[in-house]
Amino acid sequence: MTESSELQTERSAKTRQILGMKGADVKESSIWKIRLQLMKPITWIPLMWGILCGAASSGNYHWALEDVLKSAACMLLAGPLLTGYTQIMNDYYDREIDAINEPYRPIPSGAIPLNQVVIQIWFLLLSGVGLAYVLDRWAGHEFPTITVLAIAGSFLSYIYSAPPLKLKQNGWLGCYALGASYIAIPWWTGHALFGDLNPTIIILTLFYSFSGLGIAIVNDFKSVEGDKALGLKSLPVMFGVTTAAWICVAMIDVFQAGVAGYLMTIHQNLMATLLILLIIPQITFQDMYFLRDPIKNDVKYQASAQPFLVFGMLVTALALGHANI
Ligand SMILES: C/C(=C\COP(=O)(O)OP(=O)(O)O)CCC[C@H](C)CCC[C@H](C)CCCC(C)C
Repeated sequence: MTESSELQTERSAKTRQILGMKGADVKESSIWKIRLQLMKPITWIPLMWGILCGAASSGNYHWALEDVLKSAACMLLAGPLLTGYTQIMNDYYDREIDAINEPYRPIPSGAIPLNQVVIQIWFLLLSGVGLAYVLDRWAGHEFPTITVLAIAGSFLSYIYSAPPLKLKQNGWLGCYALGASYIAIPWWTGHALFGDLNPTIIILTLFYSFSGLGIAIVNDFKSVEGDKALGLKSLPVMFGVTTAAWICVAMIDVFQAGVAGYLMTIHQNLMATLLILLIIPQITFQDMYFLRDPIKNDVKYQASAQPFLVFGMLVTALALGHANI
């Protein structure tokens, strides 16, 4: 390896560490960088996007300083605080499995003492619930909707990762919990911050979350052998790789198409058409990459198709806001 490519590899490993991605630098000794790595910043983005969608669907978001500050505070809640809490807690409860499968992670490698991890979990959780309460007061809520969502979301992430329930062990439940956490819960939070969270928004986003379930299944193909050995009932383990890949794409496409159908019923035909146009490239990438070899092409598929799914969420949110739902 030349000196410049060595330097490049080292830089990329450092960036991966800051973002909490695979292939991170393991030599780093700064406790703050390790704390950030444990919070996996790369995973904050979808939840922060969900807040934006909720704000848009409320139909009540204005480009004024106060609304910008409110939404930024809410993104801080959904991303660094509560997703950060979720990720570090997940690594805490997975430390024994990770010691076998991914021993270079900060907890199994001993880069951070366990008591420091526990302190960080509590700090993030309590700061998150505290900020949720501040947001409720700021929004003038009589009922503390955002605080309740923050507590319920934190509880969901606890039962997702921790025994005895450990929802992640069950393919359907674990993937739906992930789908709803990435689509419905942050959407409700953003919507509640600027408007009234109503049953239509709740049901529609829970329906949309089935597409998120499909996205969550994509991540299970890389670990079929390990999951089988550990008794984890992921969909590829239960149905085999090919059938699970078809279930996965069917969930992603059918539920987005269902949302487009709903937009038509509320006369948002332009936005419904836009949403359908955004599903077409996803189907194309499913055919080009994912269905041909889900194990090899999972990451390539996610990187190519995800942007179309997330823009579809925003299109839907804008349509709902416009229709005053
Ligand atoms: C830890 C999570 C996914 C990773 O799981 P896994 O163990 O399969 O993968 P790796 O170990 O290989 O990384 C995410 C779990 C999400 C959870 C079900 C719920 C999240 C709740 C939100 C953070 C709540 C936000 C509420 C807010 C917007 C008021």
